[in-house]
Amino acid sequence: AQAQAKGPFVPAQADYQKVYDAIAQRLADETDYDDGSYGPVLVRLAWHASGTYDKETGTGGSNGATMRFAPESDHGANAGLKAARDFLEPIKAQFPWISYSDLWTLGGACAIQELSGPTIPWRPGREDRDVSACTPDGRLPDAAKDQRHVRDIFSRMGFDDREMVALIGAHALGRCHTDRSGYDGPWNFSPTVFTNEFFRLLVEEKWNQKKWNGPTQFTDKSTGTLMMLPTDMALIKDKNFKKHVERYAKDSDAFFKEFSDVFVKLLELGVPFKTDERFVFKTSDSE
Ligand code: HEM
Ligand SMILES: Cc1cnc2ccccc2c1N
Repeated sequence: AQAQAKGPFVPAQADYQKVYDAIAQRLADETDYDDGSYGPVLVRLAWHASGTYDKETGTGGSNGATMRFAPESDHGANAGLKAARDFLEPIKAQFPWISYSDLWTLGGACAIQELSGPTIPWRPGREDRDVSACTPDGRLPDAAKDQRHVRDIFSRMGFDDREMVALIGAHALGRCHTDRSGYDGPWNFSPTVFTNEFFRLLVEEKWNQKKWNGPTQFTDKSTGTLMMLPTDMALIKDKNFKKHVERYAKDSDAFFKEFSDVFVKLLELGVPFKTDERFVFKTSDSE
C-alpha cells in the first residue's frame, strides 16, 4: 500500500514528559554545582524570562526566549543565568522540536517538582522570537529597594500583594553569588529543597544588617549564616505583605497550593496559547 504520508510532528503530553524526564535526569547527574543542584538557577531562569512582562503594553514575558540575545542577556539582573541556559542546551539538542521559550519554562516547572515542591501544571505553545522583541532593562526587581518598588514591579505584571509574597517564597531555594548580584548567599539552609522555610525564617529569626563592605543585606542573629535581601525584609516591614508571610510560615500546604497557582500564572504571562489544556508531569520519584 502507498506509504502513509507523514504529516507535521505534533508533540503530545508523552513527548513533553520525555523532555521533563531528560531535564530531571540531568538534574540528578549534574550535582557538582553550588549546593548540589542546578534546580534553583533553573527556577530563576524561568522567572527572569517571564518577569519582563508588562500588562499595559503586552510586551515581555516567556514567549520569545529573548534572553538568548544581548542586550537582555547582559542585563545586571540576569547575571549568572547563562549557567542555566547552558544546562538546558543538551536537552534542546535532544528535542530540537521544542522552542527555547517552552523549554526554559518547562525547566522551571521541572526544577520545582524535582526539588520536592508542588506540581506545576504546564502548557506548551510559546514561540521563539528575534532580538527585536528584547525588553528594555529595568523590568526585573532591584533587591536594594523597598516595598513600594516590589509593588511597582509585580503589579506591572498583574500580580496582587498575596501573589507577590507567594512568588518570592521561591527564595527558599538557592543562594546569592557575590560575582553575580554582589550579595552573599546563605549556605547552611536547605537550598535545594522547596519548603516554606523562607517565611518561617523571616518571622522567627531576628535579622541584623550584615557588617561587611558589600551591598546592604541582613543576617540572622542566632547563627549569622543565613541572609535576607532588603526586598526580602520588605515583606515583614509592610503590614499587608506581612500577614501573608505569617500565614505561609504557619501553613505549608497553603503556601504550596498558592505558589503553584501563581508560578503557573507567571510562566504564562502574555503567551497567546492555542490550548487551555495543561499537562501535569510525573515527578521522577513517583515512577
Ligand atoms: C522582589 C523580587 C525579587 C528580587 C529583588 C530578587 C533578587 C534576587 C537576587 C539578588 C538573587 C541572587 C542572585 C545571585 O547572586 O545569584 C536571587 C536569587 C534567586 N531568586 Fe530572586 N528575587 C526576587 C523574586 C524572585 C522570584 C519571584 C523568584 C521565583 C519565583 C525568585 C527565584 C530566585 C531563586 C530560585 C534564586 C536562587 C538562584 C541561584 O541559586 O542561583 N526570585 N533573587
Ligand atoms: C534564606 C534566603 C533568603 N533570601 C534569598 C534571596 C535570594 C536567594 C536565596 C535566598 C535565601 N536562601
